[in-house]
Amino acid sequence: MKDNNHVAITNLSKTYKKQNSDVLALNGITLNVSRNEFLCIVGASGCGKSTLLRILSGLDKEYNGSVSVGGTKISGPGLERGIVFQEHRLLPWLTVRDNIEFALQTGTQAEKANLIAGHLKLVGLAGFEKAYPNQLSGGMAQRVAIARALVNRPDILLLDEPFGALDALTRLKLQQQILAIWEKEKTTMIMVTHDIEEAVFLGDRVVVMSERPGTIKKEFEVDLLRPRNRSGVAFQQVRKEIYREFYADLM
Ligand SMILES: Nc1ncnc2c1ncn2[C@@H]1O[C@H](COP(=O)(O)OP(=O)(O)OP(=O)(O)O)[C@@H](O)[C@H]1O
Repeated sequence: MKDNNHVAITNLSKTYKKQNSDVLALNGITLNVSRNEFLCIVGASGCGKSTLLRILSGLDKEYNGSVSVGGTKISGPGLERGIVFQEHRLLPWLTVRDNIEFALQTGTQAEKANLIAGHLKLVGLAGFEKAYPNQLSGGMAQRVAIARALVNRPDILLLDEPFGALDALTRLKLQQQILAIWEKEKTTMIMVTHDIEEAVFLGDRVVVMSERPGTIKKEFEVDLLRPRNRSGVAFQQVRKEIYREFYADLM
């Protein structure tokens, strides 16, 4: 059965309290995400995208409105939600294996070893267990971060500009890889990106946020079969529509 409200955000607002003035970062966000959906969120710098992901991850609990997963209000970080940031955030003094094990919450040593090996294979890094983060390229380190975020088998993967710091070619490769993982694991994906083409390539739906205070400006269904052809007419048409919406305030 399709679960249209796997993630349900209703009238979410967030104000950062500052000494002299408060910053209204999000205002009246209402958004539902279906189970297994790949949702992309685009918006100008400072519009509150990371704030929204932090609230979904449970790292930020100070907000107004309601945010729930599977009908349960989010009250803090949970194993059913994994998160990947723009920087890999691996611990430099631990090997790849130990970085992933550090995140693993349950299991015997043998089960953990199996899970770690399985997830490294999933991200195409089988055999790199003993490497240290400084022996990996940026793309490889980010793949370890993805493996680490998936190792507790979350229902939802939150991705905060995960490919933003990578070169163009690595970025294209990791886009293919995250799609393959999504198709295999059926994880609900919520990805923030600055890159409209990336959003159209990956998303079932692309949400455009307004400038601060962040609101949902417009949603676009991306009704294109995968694998998507970036230079195809239909792809370019969707990209242009989103681009127009994205830059409407600036033109
Ligand atoms: N801890 C904080 N204290 C005060 N203000 C904050 C804090 N974190 C974020 N903000 C402000 O809230 C707004 C939204 O920030 P946020 O990082 O969520 O935006 P963003 O859309 O992710 O930006 P970017 O695309 O540049 O990463 C910004 O104006 C930012 O300055």
